[in-house]
Amino acid sequence: MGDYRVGLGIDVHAFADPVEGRELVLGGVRIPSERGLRGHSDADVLAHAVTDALLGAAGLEDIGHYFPDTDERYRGADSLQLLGEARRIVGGDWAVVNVDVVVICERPKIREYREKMRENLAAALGVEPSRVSVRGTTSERLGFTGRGEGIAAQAVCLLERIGGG
Ligand SMILES: Nc1ccn([C@@H]2O[C@H](COP(=O)(O)O)[C@@H](O)[C@H]2O)c(=O)n1
Ligand SMILES: C[C@@]1(CO)OP(=O)(O)OP(=O)(O)OC[C@H]1O
Repeated sequence: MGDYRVGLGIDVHAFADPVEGRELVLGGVRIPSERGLRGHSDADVLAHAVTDALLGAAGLEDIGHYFPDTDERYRGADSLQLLGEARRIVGGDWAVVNVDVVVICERPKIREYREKMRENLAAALGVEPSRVSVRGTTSERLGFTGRGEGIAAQAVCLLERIGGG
């Protein structure tokens, strides 16, 4: 049997006040919205969850270890680029089998953007889009996502060892 490892990534970002003028970026897609998410980077909560799932599957440190929010290099950073960098850190001994990510928010409706998000994430990971799945769900107006205070994302990533070991 092959050597397979699964990783889980969870992230949450609060919505910024509209006056802060933040863009809403999810899965590398700039989504028209009155409010963006607050963060040191571009606050792409979806990309962050995928990055932590990838790093977790490889048994590495978490996203904040490699890209600290105290480092000015990551102010406003493109989180898809950070995902690509995380993929390089994981290295060529591991192949990405698949990624599945769920975004929890009332708005925006993820299904309108999911194909482009899949393409963006797949390109950063160096895999075909068919290996990446993106979905949205509401929390039925319950909790902080339901009140529109922020967006949460949960991702899983499966890796297969193809070298080293
Ligand atoms: N942010 C979201 C939320 C939901 N969707 C789509 O709507 C369907 C129903 O959502 P429920 O939370 O009411 O079950 C869901 O399956 C998605 O197709 C979405 O795209 N983005
Ligand atoms: C990528 C980073 C870089 O500052 O993004 P942030 O916007 O700070 O987002 P968070 O999910 O709180 O932590 C991850 C950070 O490493």
